[in-house]
Amino acid sequence: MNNMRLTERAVQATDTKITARKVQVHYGASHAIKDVDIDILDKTVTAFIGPSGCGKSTFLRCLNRMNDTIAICRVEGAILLDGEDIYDKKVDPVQLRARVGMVFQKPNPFPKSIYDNVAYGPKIHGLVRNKAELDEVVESALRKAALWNEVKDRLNAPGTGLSGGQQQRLCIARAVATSPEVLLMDEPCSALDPIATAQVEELIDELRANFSVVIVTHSMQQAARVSQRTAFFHLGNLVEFGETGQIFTNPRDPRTESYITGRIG
Ligand SMILES: Nc1ncnc2c1ncn2[C@@H]1O[C@H](COP(=O)(O)OP(=O)(O)OP(=O)(O)O)[C@@H](O)[C@H]1O
Repeated sequence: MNNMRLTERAVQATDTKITARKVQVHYGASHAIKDVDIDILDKTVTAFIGPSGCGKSTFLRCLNRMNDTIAICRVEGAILLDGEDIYDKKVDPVQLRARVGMVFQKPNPFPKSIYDNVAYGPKIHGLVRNKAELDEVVESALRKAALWNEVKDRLNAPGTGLSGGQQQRLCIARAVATSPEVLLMDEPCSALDPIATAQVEELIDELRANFSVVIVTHSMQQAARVSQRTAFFHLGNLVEFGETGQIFTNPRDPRTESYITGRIG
């Protein structure tokens, strides 16, 4: 009995949000992800780094089944969210994506008002009962995305009329409006200038209080600034995964060292 309690405590203490085991991804005959095992922690920013084409985005998209939309893509292995298999037949991918939200490289607001961009998810998922509740959810999401003060007086203006950095924060607000548990970000700053990048990076650090965040980035400086854990991918393999400080100062694998010192990639 005591042993069982200890085991339960140990599992909680690690606070794993997503567990992936033996994940393989093929695009037709091409093997893009090879036997990847990883534990993604809650309330932590995990960065995926590695040279172009190593499979970072492909693996990220496995975590909310975005690869389902690519006909030639085949995902094998196990991916568990809070211990439940996200590829189980019972799981509705649309519901899953409300729990595991995604922010893309290029800001992609809907051609709708700022308010409607954020209100869309809570409405279609039936998360609110009336307009007052919807107003609250929209305000809270825009506050979490550090955008409220800049847009509160023009909520009915089109989202596409905002600056690039504001549009990306609007997309982050849209993703957090469904109260996800995990936020996946695929190079969220690559279309932004340095000031907007700094704002989004600061925001990512704040989001960590409430969410598990996974970010794909080409910038090692960005990974070092925003993440607590870093995964280095190379040719479809997860070569090394650990504390960000350790990966950047004391990598264990020569391939990681070559990448961070600029010799590959
Ligand atoms: N839709 C697709 N159809 C076929 N092959 C694909 C598709 N998407 C990715 N691939 C292939 O899978 C491999 C991994 O690509 P992926 O985009 O995941 O890498 P990445 O590390 O995110 O690259 P980058 O840093 O350049 O964005 C590459 O060989 C790529 O050509």
